[in-house]
Amino acid sequence: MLLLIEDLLKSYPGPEGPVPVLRGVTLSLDAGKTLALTGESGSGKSTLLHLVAGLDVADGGRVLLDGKEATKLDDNGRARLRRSAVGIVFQQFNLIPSLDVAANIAFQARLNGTPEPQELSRLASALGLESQLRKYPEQLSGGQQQRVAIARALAARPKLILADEPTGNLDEATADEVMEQFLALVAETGAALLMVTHSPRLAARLGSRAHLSQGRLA
Ligand SMILES: Nc1ncnc2c1ncn2[C@@H]1O[C@H](COP(=O)(O)OP(=O)(O)OP(=O)(O)O)[C@@H](O)[C@H]1O
Repeated sequence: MLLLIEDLLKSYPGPEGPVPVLRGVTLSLDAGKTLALTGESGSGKSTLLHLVAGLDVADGGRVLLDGKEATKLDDNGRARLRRSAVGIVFQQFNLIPSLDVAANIAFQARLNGTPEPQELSRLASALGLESQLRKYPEQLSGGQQQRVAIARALAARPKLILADEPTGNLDEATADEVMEQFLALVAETGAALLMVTHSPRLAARLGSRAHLSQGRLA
């Protein structure tokens, strides 16, 4: 098992005390499998992804990722685990403005070691980015920026990709095209995928589906 989440609890502070968002979430994902996470706006989907990524800390429960208990690690340990095992593709592309496209794509892979040049150019070409490599993020369209974010996540060869409405900021035609490329590349690399989506049509394309409601999964 690549990812095991057990009885995860998370509250946020509210004016009248803590407001529970996750009330005991349990979930597992095997290596190479894909899972769609659905749920109403505000149900806690992004919160769950952030906890899995180790970007935030749960109030209780466990996250086991790639054999390591992420919930027992300190900030540095979680950052190391995230860097080595997780690729993140969120709605905000989070590219580094001072780096060109080629350097953005290589960024996470470089933190983990030496990125393979063939792998970088294969990804750039699969995503139609060959002619954009010397441009800077601000010179790209939204769709192109999201393709760079996808290439960056995949270039580090993560075992798990976390995607939060990855095409949510794009127009419908571009979103469809980028999603096709994204899913094809995920399948090709054999990474597992946990993807938040509002779209039942997209959710149906993934291997399984979990629905977050009232702080629990169904
Ligand atoms: N940092 C925070 N501080 C306080 N409350 C927060 C914080 N982050 C999220 N929340 C609250 O927690 C709940 C879950 O938010 P979250 O973003 O996880 O939901 P979501 O299911 O991803 O929503 P959406 O589909 O609209 O993106 C919401 O009520 C939100 O207002």
